[in-house]
Amino acid sequence: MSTVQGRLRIAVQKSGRLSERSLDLVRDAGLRVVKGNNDLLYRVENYPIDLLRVRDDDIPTFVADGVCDLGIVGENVLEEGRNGGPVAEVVMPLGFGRCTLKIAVPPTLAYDGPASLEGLRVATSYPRVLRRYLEAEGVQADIVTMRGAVEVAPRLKLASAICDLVSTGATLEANGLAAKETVLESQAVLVRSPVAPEPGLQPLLDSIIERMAGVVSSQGAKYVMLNAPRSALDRITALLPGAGAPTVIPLSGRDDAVAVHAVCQEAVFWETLESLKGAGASAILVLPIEKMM
Ligand SMILES: Nc1ncnc2c1ncn2[C@@H]1O[C@H](COP(=O)(O)OP(=O)(O)OP(=O)(O)O)[C@@H](O)[C@H]1O
Ligand SMILES: O=P(O)(O)OC[C@H]1O[C@H](OP(=O)(O)OP(=O)(O)O)[C@H](O)[C@@H]1O
Ligand SMILES: [Mg+2]
Repeated sequence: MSTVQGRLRIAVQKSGRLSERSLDLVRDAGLRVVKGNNDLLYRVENYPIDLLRVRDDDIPTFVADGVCDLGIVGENVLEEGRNGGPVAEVVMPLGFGRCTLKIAVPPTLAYDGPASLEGLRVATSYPRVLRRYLEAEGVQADIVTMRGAVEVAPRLKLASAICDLVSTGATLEANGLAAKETVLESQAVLVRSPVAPEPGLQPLLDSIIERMAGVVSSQGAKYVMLNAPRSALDRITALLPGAGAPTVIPLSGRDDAVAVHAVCQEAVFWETLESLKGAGASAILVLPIEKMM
């Protein structure tokens, strides 16, 4: 019952920090998304797939229950959704939506580790994750659940400390709070349902997952081509960031030099090119990779 009328469903955030990147991933995996009149459901025109556009908080349940076969959601939301029931299984991290759930305190609180929170009130939108963290630290504190604007809680004397998402730290700074503990590192993940799709749709599901894995692993990857003196080949190969064994090709009419082609999994910076040049490389080309499998 994971699909209705023989279609796969992918749950994505309707509107928020993950929406655009989630749609990009779906499109990069070759799914042509058509926005119809129905705001809740986008159709994919070239495969029997629908995108269900919902609040991110609902995605773990939809996927765990088999209402959707796949979902894209932050690990923070997935962890908060754990309630002992069926769980959406993490397929892979997606490399975007990175943030950290942190405990932060105002300067008026003398803080010396999690034990300082004993007996205090801590405001958060992630009560379950925080509860587990405090339990693991052996700290008893009152948790005040807030849907948003958690950072104002200390100023309003609603709580002595907060536990909220941080990425740049600008919001904490604007509210005069200092981050103290990391409760959870998070990024967007692809999740799949423990409920199997209709038998006929399993190959499509597998192929979408494989394509998405290809999209994620090609992100930031570059194809580097250069010419190298044979004598400097080892040194130059060692300078290529995140490259496996490169392809070495003879250059016609030149015994002393070869062409080197390599897929670099890590960012190729100008500094890397300068080092390569310094080691004797020439005609260096860095090309984007569109697809990888
Ligand atoms: N400051 C941030 N930087 C980077 N990623 C973030 C940041 N804040 C949140 N995220 C990630 O993006 C996800 C979605 O954030 P958003 O603020 O859009 O959620 P929301 O307001 O709960 O949306 P919804 O209306 O879908 O419930 C978060 O659950 C988290 O994984
Ligand atoms: O460290 P920063 O870069 O400042 O980001 C942190 C802020 O981002 C998130 O809120 P968001 O902006 O998504 O608003 P919301 O709380 O209304 O969801 C989070 O709840 C913090 O308030
Ligand atoms: Mg939400």
